Amino acid sequence: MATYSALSFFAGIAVHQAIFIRNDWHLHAPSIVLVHLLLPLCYPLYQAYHTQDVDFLPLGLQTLGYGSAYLIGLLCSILTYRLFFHRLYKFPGPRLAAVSKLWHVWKCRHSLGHLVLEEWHQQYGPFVRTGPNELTMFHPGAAELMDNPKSMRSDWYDLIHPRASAIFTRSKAVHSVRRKIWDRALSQASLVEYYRRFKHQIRNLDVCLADSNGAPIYVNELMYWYAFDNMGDFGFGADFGMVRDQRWVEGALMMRSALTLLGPFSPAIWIPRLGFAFVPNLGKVRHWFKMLDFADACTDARMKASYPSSNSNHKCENVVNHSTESANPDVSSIFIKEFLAGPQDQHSRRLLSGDIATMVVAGRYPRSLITSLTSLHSPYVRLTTTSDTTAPSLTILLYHLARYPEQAARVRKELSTVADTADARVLATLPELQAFINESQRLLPAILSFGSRVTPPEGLTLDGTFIPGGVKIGAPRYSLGRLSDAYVRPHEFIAERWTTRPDLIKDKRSFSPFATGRMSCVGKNLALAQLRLVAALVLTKYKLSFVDGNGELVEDDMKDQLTANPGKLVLQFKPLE
Ligand code: HEM
Repeated sequence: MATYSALSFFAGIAVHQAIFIRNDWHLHAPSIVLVHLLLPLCYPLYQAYHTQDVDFLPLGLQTLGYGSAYLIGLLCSILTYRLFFHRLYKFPGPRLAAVSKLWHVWKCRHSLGHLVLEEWHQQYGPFVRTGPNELTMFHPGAAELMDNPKSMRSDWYDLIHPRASAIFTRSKAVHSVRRKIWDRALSQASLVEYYRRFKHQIRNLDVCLADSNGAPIYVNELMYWYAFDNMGDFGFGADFGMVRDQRWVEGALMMRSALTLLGPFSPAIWIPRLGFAFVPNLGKVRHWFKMLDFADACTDARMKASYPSSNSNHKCENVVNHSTESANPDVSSIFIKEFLAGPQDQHSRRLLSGDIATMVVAGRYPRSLITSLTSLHSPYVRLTTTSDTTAPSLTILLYHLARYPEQAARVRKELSTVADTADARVLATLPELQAFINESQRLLPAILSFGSRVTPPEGLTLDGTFIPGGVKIGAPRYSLGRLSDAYVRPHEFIAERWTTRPDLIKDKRSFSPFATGRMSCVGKNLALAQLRLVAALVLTKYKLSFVDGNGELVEDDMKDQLTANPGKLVLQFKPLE
């Protein structure tokens, strides 16, 4: 018995040293769990087969003993390696975080990941070991290092594997091909057309604000509707009129619920993957899959609308009605054309679905698609990613406009010189407006902490600190926006730092709301256009005021759930004299 226990213990060490210490294992998490649950059964089964009159109780206890010895060996080896021999062992950070990502997950249980990281920054300095093989950088040059062409995407981007999209792939080749399609879909010529459509959407918002007659408006909600409508327009060539009808849809709420999973679990992506594999029908995991179903059906619906004879996998005839078809190009039509021109195999289909889903979630769902989808029980699942980035950015911007009226007045003055404040191209040339948006994104970015890369094998150096190769790195925008090494009076909202007071910015590299380089945000121009249009409308026509206090809840209740989910904002929009 003792010999077998010792053998089991050493087997645990051997498995760690020979297998788990190498490579990434997140994609195999479900199989690893299964093997570890099933393998111990082999021993009692073997004994039962070879022995007559087996007494199962002692045999079971014996098996449990060997299994425990194996696990103790495995854990001892993991602990010793991570604490004393890992290439990051000299970096400061919480000891428990160095031992396991579970500590980080636990700390993020209230979806306040951005504050957890900021607390660690204050405690441990600019380079913090936030995981066994993870370093989080709080340094003005960190964003640039992340976007270094040598850095690779981390395991996080396998979240939806085997499905993929421009953002959800670690393969440079796949990314490059998908990125080219995105670039085509959002070319300068297409942007002119999308900006023309934005004029229509901003008119709807104006009507909605005017109709409120100065009554309190739940801004978070309205901005989600507005972002939906815009996405419906440039994404699907459809007018879904959510602002006009002032109505939520079930699918959108489902998505919000599904994304909350990522608040606590984003630091350890193998946990959601275990959930997807073992408990797909449980609570929010089920919502996650419904969200994926929706993304698939969106793809099919759009395809069916433009190409009725296409061979679509889903029953989607009713998802898009004829009124949603458009003669004008839209983002999804470019992706669908690309798909139909190719082999139309499972791989291409997964890519199509992944990229359209990215776009849908970036701007939220079109209503008519969602309402139809609630009755659509597709057996397929796909993944949606990026996020609802535009809507929270709009809410945060309105919060800042109401909170800092003197600085907003400067933008208003600048806007008074503009003939057409619904022309996104003209708005893009206004420095005061851009400065206000920059300052808003600096202090409360839509992506608070998400984004990670892996250093190349030769490692990388930042300001004299060498980061070894093969290490996962992160640079949370929430903290980078508040670095005293990068900004003077970093916690104050001072829009002039982007215009007349450049001395208030010590290091511009710290500001990167859309990232830079080959993996930067492809929707940046569209997103900025929406922010500028809303600010211009509100400032030229309305006086903003809080109903209670100063809107502190926006920041105090903000959640970090892949994207920022701001706390409740209620404002009154009274027509200017
Ligand atoms: C204020 C709104 C937005 C913000 C702050 C934002 C920010 C970002 C950031 C930081 C990334 C890089 C993520 C990474 O590190 O992996 C990114 C990627 C991406 N974004 Fe956005 N985004 C916004 C709106 C949009 C919109 C409206 C769209 C779609 C039209 C979009 C589509 C994408 C895509 C496809 C990628 C992946 C690009 C690639 O991998 O080549 N984004 N975004």
